[in-house]
Amino acid sequence: MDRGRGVYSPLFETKKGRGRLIYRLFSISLFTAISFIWLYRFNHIITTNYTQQEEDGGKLVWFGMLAAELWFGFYWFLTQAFRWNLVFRQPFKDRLSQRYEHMLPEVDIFVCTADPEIEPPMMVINTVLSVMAFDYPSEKLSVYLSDDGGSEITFYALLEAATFAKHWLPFCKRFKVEPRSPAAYFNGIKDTNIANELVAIKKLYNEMEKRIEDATKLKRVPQEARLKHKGFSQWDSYSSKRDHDTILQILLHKKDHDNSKDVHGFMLPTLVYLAREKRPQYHHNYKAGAMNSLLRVSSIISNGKVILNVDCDMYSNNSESIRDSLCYFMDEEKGHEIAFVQSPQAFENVTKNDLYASALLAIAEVEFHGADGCGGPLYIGTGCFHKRESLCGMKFSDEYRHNWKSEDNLSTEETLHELEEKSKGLASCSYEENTQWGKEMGLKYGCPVEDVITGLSIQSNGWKSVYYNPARKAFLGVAPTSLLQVLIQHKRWSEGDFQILFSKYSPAWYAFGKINLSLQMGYCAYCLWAPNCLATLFYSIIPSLYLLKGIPLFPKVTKQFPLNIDRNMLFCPRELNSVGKNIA
Ligand SMILES: O=c1ccn([C@@H]2O[C@H](COP(=O)(O)OP(=O)(O)O[C@H]3O[C@H](CO)[C@@H](O)[C@H](O)[C@H]3O)[C@@H](O)[C@H]2O)c(=O)[nH]1
Ligand SMILES: [Mn+2]
Repeated sequence: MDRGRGVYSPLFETKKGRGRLIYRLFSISLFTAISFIWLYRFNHIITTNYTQQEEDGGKLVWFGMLAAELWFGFYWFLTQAFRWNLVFRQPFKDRLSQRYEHMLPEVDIFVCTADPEIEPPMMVINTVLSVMAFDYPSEKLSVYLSDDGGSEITFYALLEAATFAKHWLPFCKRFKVEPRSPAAYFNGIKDTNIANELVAIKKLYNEMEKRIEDATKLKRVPQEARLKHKGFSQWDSYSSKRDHDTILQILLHKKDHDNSKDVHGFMLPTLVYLAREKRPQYHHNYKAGAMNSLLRVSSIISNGKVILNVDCDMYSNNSESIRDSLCYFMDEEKGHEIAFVQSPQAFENVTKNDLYASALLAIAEVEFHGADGCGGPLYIGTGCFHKRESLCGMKFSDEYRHNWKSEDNLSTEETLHELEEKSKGLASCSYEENTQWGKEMGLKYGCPVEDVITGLSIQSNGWKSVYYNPARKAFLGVAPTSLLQVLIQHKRWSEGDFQILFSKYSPAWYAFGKINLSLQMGYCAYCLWAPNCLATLFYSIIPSLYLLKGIPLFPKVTKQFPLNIDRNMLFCPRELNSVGKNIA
């Protein structure tokens, strides 16, 4: 196929952020101010004649202040990488449909869940239903639920969802429903002219909800359901969440066409339940382990060329997101170099005051656009579309061109049962022994933020990524709401990012020469988030204590210090975030 721009108009455009010049001037002025602070501190240390009494603590504290200010200045400098050059993307779905509607690729969707108590089965299946109902040819869509909790209740809920999907998907498509998570849709509905149909579908949903909630409360699957579906027998050999065989059930599949059609006789997406094998003597590697099992299992069931990964608490809020992301992947000129398309983590439960800044606004609305301008955003684990090849470890080469034509190398002879049995082997604990899985292939092991380190290694393999952040968010999730939850999450993220700095894939050295210097700097800023707390603690505690003792550590604004700048504002990254956001 001819890839020249002369032949095709692009499938997406990239625009530079407005107000760049103003931001850059602002940033330079800030740097000048920071330099003055350094100068003042140096000057004071060199020129002051300390008396013995002052030397006991006074000199030391000035050195401490200097160290903190040098650190803040350096850290601030790193953060500028993701503020300097913001870009905004716009896909053209109509062009995609015109050119490629008949050769759209297969897409595999991985939904991860791990604990039926923290992640209620009703929430999980709402996410599953929302992604099954994407505006995309159903025969090209496969949805996999990975259940690291190995819970019978979650399996039961998924069975119920498979039945409900037979009504829900045609309903969504007929009335162009948005969003397609039933719970979110029913919650947000106001006036409607489809009253009868709505009442009918809502009734089905409520009945299903009641059955699932009852089973969740009783922690027991109804006997009737158990007898009806052979899948439950797989729990016969189950000893605990940490010790069981692979449980795999293909619930909907074109090979089982009579059971896999909706109420109007159209084929539904493939739907698979997977609880990979767990044994106490094998490390399960958390979500990374689950994702790698999914990568292998899906490769023989559907082998989608594009993979979407969502956490179970993050439903699809826009039924066209697959098409959006394909505009990036399938663009004739630039598509071949793009490995993943990341959507922001947006949340539906943030309160107005957002006390703990759970909305991550500075990251989503500023920094990731800046990262995109440096070669691509980080992979943040959910709401991300990947090319299977790059996720599986393939290195980018300039000659590489993706063949989007479906070359179906999946076995057509096998029965569904044979396919299930074969797939189970791929999700066994021992499968990865002496292989590159978790190292060079798939998601990386050994890091609490498996997503960030995996994204970095993909970018170091030569690939680019894209950040797509439209006004209507592609996915909506649940943000932590209590202080404890926020602290746990931030501890994990900051620890994980810090670990990356010293890992094999450190952005400081491994990535050198492989990714843009500015992208490297941006990664380093995230990786240094944890140690930043030391300087912050020092800076926020010591000056106040010294003030109480009557010893000033800052110049008097009018006399010695030439600029009237609030120093706390200078060194407070959050303030900068909001300034940056306003300017962007
Ligand atoms: O052994 C495990 C542990 C977790 N999960 C799933 O992984 C996802 C993320 O875990 P969670 O505990 O919710 O972590 P968060 O801090 O909310 O997750 C963010 O941060 C993680 C690490 O950076 C990313 O993997 C996530 O995608 C991102 O949403 C959830 O769907 C879990 O069900 C598993 O499948 N298996
Ligand atoms: Mn989560």
